[in-house]
Amino acid sequence: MRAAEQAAMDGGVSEWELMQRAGEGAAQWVARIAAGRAVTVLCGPGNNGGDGYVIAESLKRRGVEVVVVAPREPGTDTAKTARSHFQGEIADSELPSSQVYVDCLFGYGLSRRVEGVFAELLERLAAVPGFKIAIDVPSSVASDSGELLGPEVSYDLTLALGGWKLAHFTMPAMAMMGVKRLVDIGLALPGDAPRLSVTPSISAPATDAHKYKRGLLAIVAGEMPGAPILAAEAAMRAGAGYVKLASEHSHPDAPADLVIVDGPLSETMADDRLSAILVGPGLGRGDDARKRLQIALATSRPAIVDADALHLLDPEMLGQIDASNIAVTPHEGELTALCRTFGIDAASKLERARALHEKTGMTVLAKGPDNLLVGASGVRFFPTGSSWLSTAGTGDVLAGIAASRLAVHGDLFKACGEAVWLHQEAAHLLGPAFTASELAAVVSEAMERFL
Ligand SMILES: NC(=O)C1=CN([C@@H]2O[C@H](COP(=O)(O)OP(=O)(O)OC[C@H]3O[C@@H](n4cnc5c(N)ncnc54)[C@H](OP(=O)(O)O)[C@@H]3O)[C@@H](O)[C@H]2O)[C@@H](O)CC1
Ligand SMILES: [K+]
Repeated sequence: MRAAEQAAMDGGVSEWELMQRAGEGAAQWVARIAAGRAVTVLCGPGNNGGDGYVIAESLKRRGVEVVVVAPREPGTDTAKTARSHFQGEIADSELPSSQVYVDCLFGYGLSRRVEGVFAELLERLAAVPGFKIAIDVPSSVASDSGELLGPEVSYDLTLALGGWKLAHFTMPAMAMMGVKRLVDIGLALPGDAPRLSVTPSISAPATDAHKYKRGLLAIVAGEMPGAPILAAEAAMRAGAGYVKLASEHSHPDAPADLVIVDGPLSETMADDRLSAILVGPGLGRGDDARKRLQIALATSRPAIVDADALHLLDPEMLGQIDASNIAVTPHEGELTALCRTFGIDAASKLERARALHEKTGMTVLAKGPDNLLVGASGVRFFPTGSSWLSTAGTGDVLAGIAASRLAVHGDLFKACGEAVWLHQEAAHLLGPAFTASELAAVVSEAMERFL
């Protein structure tokens, strides 16, 4: 953001002009939401506070009753200019009772824990009823990491100025933000900046399609039979023409349309019609599991590696194969384990996922409420999905979808992105408290949204 703002200023747009665009753009939202009700604007000492004075003055011009609370005088030149244009009432620390609150204490300049008078104000804001709007980011979150540096306030709306910050799609910050909207202030973001994933577009099979052309996916099963079946149920509904389960177990409950191959894994993997592989769900972590993983990866087919397999991957194993053919789909704990194995010592989820991609060449889908994809096409965040996905087995479903999409087109980055969207849409269709097999069962219905 700082680079984009600097580029705009180098191009002749002053910081004051940018602040006016930001403040006016935000004030339009606030005025509509206030709809005649009184508004309190909390202004901090930096340019986030400056935005607050612009918002307050704009609201006043529109006839809205507005009070500014500012515990400190503005410290930057541009915020001082904004302050000098505001003609209304300013209180120094008492939070008046109001129906709409606009929080402009700190934006991306927050550099340490919020304490003293600012922390007290945020605690009071957390406790009062009313509609709460965070300007740019909630004032107690670090915009680059999503870390919480002060009192937790639950906002109804967060207005990002000029571009999304990492915190908008990273836990724990994103959970506080309510609805998120972007206010355009005419900035051009650099091409390699992390981006929000755009809704994918999925094609129906071509007219001359047959099962192999649509993609043959092999799922490598292991010690625990349930998880790979769940992944297969999802994969069969996510586009692949043919899903095979390579397993040495009997699966009396497997669906009749799932082909189970019980011969030696190396023979199953030798099929040159294989388009993609999924390995990990239910694999186990013993010597046999390790051997099966090695055989699967030795095929050099594009692969989704998940669950148990993430605890078996190591630099030696990756050294023998082309790791750019692999996407890993770790949750928080698995990402930590991978970072330990590959000697990565980074703090935030983004830094860890990025370092893992850079060090190994693997595509990394760091899943969770704040899904994050890092790979050949850069970094993607995803809109917030259903929190009901936090149930056992949904990770196997996600892996099955990703592997199925991979079998269709062979693009790891695209397959992982599509999988997140399909998974969330399937959850959305089910509403509350579903099971993982119910989730797998509606993946084809979810696909309808993206065709
Ligand atoms: N630049 C642009 O073109 C545009 C920027 N825009 C807006 O500017 C925002 C960024 O503004 P910013 O960089 O001035 O930082 P901001 O978030 O207001 O806070 C920094 C101030 O707080 C202080 N401070 C920090 N931590 C503290 C703490 N824990 N407890 C107490 N004090 C603390 C710090 O002072 P310090 O004591 O560290 O010297 C400094 O005074 C951005 O989010 C967007 O809203 C838009 O107008 C569009 C155009
Ligand atoms: K803020």
